[in-house]
Amino acid sequence: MAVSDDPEFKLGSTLPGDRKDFAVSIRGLVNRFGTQVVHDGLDLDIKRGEVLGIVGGSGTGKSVLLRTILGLNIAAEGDIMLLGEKQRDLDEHEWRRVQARCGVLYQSGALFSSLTVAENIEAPMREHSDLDDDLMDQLAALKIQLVGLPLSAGDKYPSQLSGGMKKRAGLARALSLDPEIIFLDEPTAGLDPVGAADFDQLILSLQRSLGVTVVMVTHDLDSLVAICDRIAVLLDKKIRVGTMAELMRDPHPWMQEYFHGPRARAAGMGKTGDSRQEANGHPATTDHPPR
Ligand SMILES: Nc1ncnc2c1ncn2[C@@H]1O[C@H](COP(=O)(O)OP(=O)(O)OP(=O)(O)O)[C@@H](O)[C@H]1O
Repeated sequence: MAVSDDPEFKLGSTLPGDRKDFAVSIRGLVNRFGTQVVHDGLDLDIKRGEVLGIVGGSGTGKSVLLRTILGLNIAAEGDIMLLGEKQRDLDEHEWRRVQARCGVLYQSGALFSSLTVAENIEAPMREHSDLDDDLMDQLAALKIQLVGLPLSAGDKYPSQLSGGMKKRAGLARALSLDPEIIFLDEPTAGLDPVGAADFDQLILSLQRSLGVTVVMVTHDLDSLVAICDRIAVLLDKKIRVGTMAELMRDPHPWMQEYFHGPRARAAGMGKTGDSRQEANGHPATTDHPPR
């Protein structure tokens, strides 16, 4: 019997273990705006050190989920644990300290236009630490190099940067406080195929060298194939999580269309599943076609 015919076939959204050990652990999340219910009893565990891609149709609540995890959107119901800390147990000040352990890269880069790149990177340091100016300058230079920008980019204003450079500068700012987890909202949107592939590799190499957890909302199937350990799919107001190979076996029509449709085949999904698994020691049987 094919796995997809198996009535027992299920994709877990939660994992066994102590919830405090996860980077993110969510139970029973409900988000609604007026009469519109966006999430309805959503559960999700994100392992420390993994790269998790979040996908789903337009309006399924990917951005709302990120905002809720970060405490920027207050859920109607549910229990959210971020880096082992329960949101509802903490006061505003304590929660801000948890937020400071997270880096966020917004789709547009969201840099302050009136500040140079170095000043943008230093802004979170000024807010959350009492480092002296020299040390902040040195740390900003380090982050600039870490994301593959030339040191000279530090003195430039966002308007003087290309789209790809802005993304890298935004990533450098997200790394400002040496976060344990980074949230990326559509990191490769607006980049050309080569720039997007380069950015994927940058994220992957940062994850490997820093051990940071990466949570990435994306519509980019190539990114999913190239760098994600697991994928979370927002569907029917809940979430299904698995490796690419597991999700490809999910019989739900949306999953079949998404993971077996023409765009998926173009991204090399149809043949196998998991190129990232190759990096984790499992054999991969796919090539990476150009975007
Ligand atoms: N502050 C808000 N007030 C009212 N409705 C909201 C608010 N924020 C989000 N929504 C609604 O919640 C739904 C989910 O929005 P969200 O931006 O999370 O979707 P998404 O999955 O990120 O979509 P896309 O892929 O198109 O960016 C949408 O219908 C949106 O209009």
